[in-house]
Amino acid sequence: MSGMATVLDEILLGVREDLERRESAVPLKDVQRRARSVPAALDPLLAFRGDGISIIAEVKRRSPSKGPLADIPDPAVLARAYAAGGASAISVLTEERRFSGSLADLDAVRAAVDIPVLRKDFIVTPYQVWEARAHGADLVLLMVVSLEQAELVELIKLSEELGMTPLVECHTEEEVRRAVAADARLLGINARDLTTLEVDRSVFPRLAPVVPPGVITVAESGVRGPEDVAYYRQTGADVVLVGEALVRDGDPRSAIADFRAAS
Ligand SMILES: O=P(O)(O)OC[C@@H](O)[C@@H](O)c1c[nH]c2ccccc12
Repeated sequence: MSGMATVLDEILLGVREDLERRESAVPLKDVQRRARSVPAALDPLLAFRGDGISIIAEVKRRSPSKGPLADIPDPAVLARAYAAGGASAISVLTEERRFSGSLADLDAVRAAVDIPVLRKDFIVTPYQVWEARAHGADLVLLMVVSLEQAELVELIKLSEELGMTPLVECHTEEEVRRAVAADARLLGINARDLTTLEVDRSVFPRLAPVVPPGVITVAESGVRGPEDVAYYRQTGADVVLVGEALVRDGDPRSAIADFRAAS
């Protein structure tokens, strides 16, 4: 793969360009002022530790692997259906170019529900963590694959200082070790390899034994229905993060209820 730009490399180039544009439009100090004026972040860990599987339901319009998934004219309506179905938290894609997400979607979901909300993006700088808080996020995604260890440690620390819970995403055993070394308390294991976009559901059961007890695990990607939720639960997941299957379902509220009943 040396010399070959992966999908992830291309996404990150676009993310950095968009970030530069926002940073010159809205200086960090303005984002920080707004972050300090919004209500305190909610703690999702209590719900995630409860009996039974917890579901993080995602607002996702499109993806690089599948193209358009759903129109989602009003993310607030979808978010309310997720919450009514019993989701423990809602993930909102804010990456614009490949996922057609936005910070406006995050604002709409934040205003619509009172359960924790995750900013799902390719976060590589402190500015984006401040932005997440300024837009009311309670959790932020940090992907180990796109960060140096020192950056990972710094961004975890900043997220926690702002009262948020970082979801530290891994896809390999080496990444799990780095997440644990950086003191991640909520560790995501993504079935999708973001360099190739391939989904492999056996990644979760392979990596889960490397995660120390006490660290909460989130199985991410590739859930098609209740049987996949049950599979992740049986292999040790505390939480399952579901996007495509929910945004494509005509009745997301009962779909979530079915996912929770399956485990
Ligand atoms: O739509 P799915 O297969 O249910 O996957 C959801 C979620 O795991 C996926 O959107 C995701 C996991 N990690 C990411 C990092 C960036 C963007 C997206 C993601």
